[in-house]
Amino acid sequence: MAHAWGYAANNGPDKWAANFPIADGPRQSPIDIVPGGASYDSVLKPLKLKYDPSNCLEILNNGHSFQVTFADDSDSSTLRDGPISGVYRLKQFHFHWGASDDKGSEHTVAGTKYPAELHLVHWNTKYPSFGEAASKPDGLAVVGVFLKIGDANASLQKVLDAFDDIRAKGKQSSFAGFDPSTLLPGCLDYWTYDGSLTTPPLLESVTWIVCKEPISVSCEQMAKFRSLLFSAEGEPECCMVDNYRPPQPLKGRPVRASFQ
Ligand SMILES: NS(=O)(=O)c1ccc(C(=O)N2CCN(Cc3ccccc3)C2)cc1
Ligand SMILES: [Zn+2]
Repeated sequence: MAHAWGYAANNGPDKWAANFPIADGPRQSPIDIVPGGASYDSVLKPLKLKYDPSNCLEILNNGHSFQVTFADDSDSSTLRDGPISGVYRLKQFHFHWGASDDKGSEHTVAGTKYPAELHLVHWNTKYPSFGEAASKPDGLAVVGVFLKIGDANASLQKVLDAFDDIRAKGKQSSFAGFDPSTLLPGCLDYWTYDGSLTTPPLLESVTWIVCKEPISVSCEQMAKFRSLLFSAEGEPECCMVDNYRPPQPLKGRPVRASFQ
């Protein structure tokens, strides 16, 4: 691919298969979640999320999204139970969003798109690192949370207030003491299925855990998301919007629900 991957017409999701053939694989993400097609599974446990704000390190613009990165050298910020076995450590969280409020999420619910989607990325501690885990079928677990237009979200605002330092690709700044559990909805009912990273290398290593209940975001806060740039300093400015992959074929995969 002449350009590195991205979300533009010449390097976006429809072009990724050329360099990443797994894009047409059997367990790709995201998907359209059809509630009527999901089966309640009483074996599924409640999610057990334990996050330590002192693990929060920095916020960075990686040219595809922004991410908040966590120290993952101990089990102090973890995901347990839910559909997974063992202990998964929080590595980072990031978002995907649209150019307008009618699109932006990666997963959809019966065809409904949300204006944005939060991803909390965890890796299985049965492997030595994120990099090792990322290539294993049970290596990663990502908790997805939809954002819905409504009241301003005070917790999210703490993240948005850091944007002035990371407007361009490659910019990063320290970001300490943030508790990502403040971004979770009150109800942790979820859908779960076996999937993949939604960005290249699209590795089929993710147990997806998508919360049914969205969190709120105001229109003004969505405008702040759209103030970030795909472009680096000194390059023509390109607003960071529509950084989402559309739903992929389910290919017979079961989608389970933790709720009736
Ligand atoms: N949208 S998503 O939640 O599916 C998601 C997207 C990206 C990532 C992520 O941290 N990386 C993707 C690959 N990248 C580089 C990499 C590093 C080690 C091994 C292999 C590759 C890191 C995690 C989750
Ligand atoms: Zn993501």
